[in-house]
Amino acid sequence: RVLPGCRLPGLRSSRPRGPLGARPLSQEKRATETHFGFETVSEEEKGGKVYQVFESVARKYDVMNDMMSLGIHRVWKDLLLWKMRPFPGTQLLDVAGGTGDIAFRFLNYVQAQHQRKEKRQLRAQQNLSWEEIAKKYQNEEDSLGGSHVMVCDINKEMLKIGKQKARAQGYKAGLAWILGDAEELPFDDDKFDVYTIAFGIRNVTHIDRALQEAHRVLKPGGRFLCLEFSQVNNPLVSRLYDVYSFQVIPVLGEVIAGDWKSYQYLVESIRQFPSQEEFKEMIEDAGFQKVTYENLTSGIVAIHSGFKL
Ligand SMILES: COc1cc(O)cc(C/C=C(\C)CC/C=C(\C)CC/C=C(\C)CC/C=C(\C)CC/C=C(\C)CC/C=C(\C)CC/C=C(\C)CC/C=C(\C)CC/C=C(\C)CCC=C(C)C)c1O
Ligand SMILES: C[S@@+](CC[C@H](N)C(=O)[O-])C[C@H]1O[C@@H](n2cnc3c(N)ncnc32)[C@H](O)[C@@H]1O
Repeated sequence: RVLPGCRLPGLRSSRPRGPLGARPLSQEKRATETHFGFETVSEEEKGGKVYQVFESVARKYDVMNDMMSLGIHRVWKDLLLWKMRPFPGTQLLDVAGGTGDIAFRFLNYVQAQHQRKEKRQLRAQQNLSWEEIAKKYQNEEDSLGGSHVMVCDINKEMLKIGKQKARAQGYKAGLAWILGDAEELPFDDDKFDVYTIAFGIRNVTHIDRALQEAHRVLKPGGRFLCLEFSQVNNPLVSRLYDVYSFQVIPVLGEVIAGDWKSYQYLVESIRQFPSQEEFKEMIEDAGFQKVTYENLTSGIVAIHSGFKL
């Protein structure tokens, strides 16, 4: 097993130890190293560097995603929601939720679902007055059937843009924004029905701690869902993908966001992330059961799912 959050070659817990079982000093020191893209940094440094990346890209984040992916990221996020199939009253925690894409999709989904249910009920009770019908549609909280989403992110700038988007697009009820670290969530145990993390876990220093926290805050029976870049399983797509990632993405980052480095970090961090099978094992190690994954777009991204049973 690889050390928490660390995939550097040679940094395994089974490494040879010095006399009396203690690790030689140089190894102890190296054991706190991790990666930031292709760069080797100390674990203490990584969080700050990741913070700077998202502070820097926050304003251009949404436009960059549409440009870089030609809108495909929207389809991947929709698929995450369709996989979740939230029920009326679902309490969702969206960690590393950034500018709110998953939260807004969740609210749209539960609202549409609730409206369909209301319509069915109204058809069944045709003798309701117009006032009674209007009342049913007036209460915003009611229109979500009790569902609620909390967006939790470590970055103030990303949350700021998310809140602005929510105001502009009219999302208010059933939505809260919380500043917090995936590795140390500011929530009690057994609180949520679903935990999502989309394009977030790759940036976390200790992935195993984040997974343990996900397990802790979910109710028994709750579901973990992760949308993340993964390993491409088609050699031709893989070649094109590499060219596009390394030759095009940083250029787009520079031209659109004036930020080559952050977009170089993006493509490098994708290469450092565990494969579908390795990540599945990590999720199981955190205590989740019935862990599965589904590849999207030839494995460019994957959705992992697990249950706290
Ligand atoms: C700082 O950290 C971050 C910043 C962010 O803004 C976002 C994130 C997190 C990410 C998201 C929220 C998701 C949205 C962002 C992305 C998808 C960007 C990352 C992109 C890649 C890693 C590359 C792969 C991209 C895609 C599969 C999306 C679709 C793109 C295309 C089909 C490319 C089309 C482009 C052109 C035709 C322009 C010309 C390109 C060339 C001359 C280079 C040669 C390339 C090709 C011939 C095509 C490339 C082909 C592929 C990529 C394979 C596609 C295969 C299939 C669709 C089957 C964050 O952490
Ligand atoms: C690529 S964005 C994803 C945003 C959103 N989930 C989406 O799909 O568009 C990654 C997010 O992870 C957040 N993040 C990075 N490390 C984190 C941590 N330790 N705890 C919480 N959020 C973190 C960043 O601030 C950023 O907003």
